[in-house]
Amino acid sequence: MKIALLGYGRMGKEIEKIALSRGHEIVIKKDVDDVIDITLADVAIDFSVPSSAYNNITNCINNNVPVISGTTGWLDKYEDAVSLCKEKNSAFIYASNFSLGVNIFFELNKQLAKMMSSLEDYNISMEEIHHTKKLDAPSGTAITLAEGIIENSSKNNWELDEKTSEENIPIVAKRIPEVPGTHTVWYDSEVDSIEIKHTAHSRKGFALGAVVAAEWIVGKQGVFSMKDVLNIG
Ligand SMILES: NC(=O)C1=CN([C@@H]2O[C@H](COP(=O)(O)OP(=O)(O)OC[C@H]3O[C@@H](n4cnc5c(N)ncnc54)[C@H](OP(=O)(O)O)[C@@H]3O)[C@@H](O)[C@H]2O)C=CC1
Ligand SMILES: O=C(O)C1=N[C@H](C(=O)O)C[C@H](O)C1
Repeated sequence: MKIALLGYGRMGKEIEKIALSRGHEIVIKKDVDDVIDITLADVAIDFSVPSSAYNNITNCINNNVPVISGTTGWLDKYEDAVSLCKEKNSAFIYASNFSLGVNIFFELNKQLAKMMSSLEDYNISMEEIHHTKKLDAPSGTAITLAEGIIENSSKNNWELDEKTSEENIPIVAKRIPEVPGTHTVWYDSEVDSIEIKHTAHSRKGFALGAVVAAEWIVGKQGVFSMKDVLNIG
């Protein structure tokens, strides 16, 4: 497969290694807002910055090049990208986290939220820890986890740092050098605590998931998720 890397930073470089090891070719590496001929690629993988993700994605959709995006922090425009993809009969996947482990963790989190939803003695809270270069907070993964809880409980929203309402899920975002990504959900009562936690040991799992998604999407039309790719949940 001919792959365009839209964003050639930490993730772009990790994806390149995995893509080459699986026999793919990198035909475009884009790191700035310059003009590229995206039609040279069979598929594009966007791990860029929040301010450029939407333009990268819509350029692919408008040119019927299937696109995988892992960039976080741009989701106010997600529904616009979905509408455009449907209008153009193109193909698109966004995932806040491409690793197999986190996608299993997402399902576990929803099941646990369902089980805890009627137990009023437990208070829920979340924490995400990432490296100090991360631009957005809370992480996209933490937002997906919070959305999974909201769907399956009486919670209404999430909030960063301070808990101002019983109906909200507080998320603490910590930044520590070199941490690839750690997410924890706690349920605390006076007598005990339940904790589920995912710890990424490196970026390899994210990168492998993105390449697997790129291999899967070629030849398809529509808007998909990692649940479709991994056939879980
Ligand atoms: N979904 C997932 O599984 C994961 C998602 N992420 C997300 O992926 C994104 C990238 O992470 P990471 O690789 O660590 O970040 P980096 O900062 O290392 O890489 C981002 C790259 O995008 C480049 N860039 C800037 N403008 C553009 C543009 N217009 N078009 C294309 N590229 C551009 C930057 O260049 P320059 O430095 O010159 O500005 C930089 O090289 C983040 O949003 C992060 O949260 C990260 C890991 C996993
Ligand atoms: O910026 C990162 O590094 C990561 N970003 C994603 C997120 O915001 O959840 C995924 C992963 O946790 C690493």
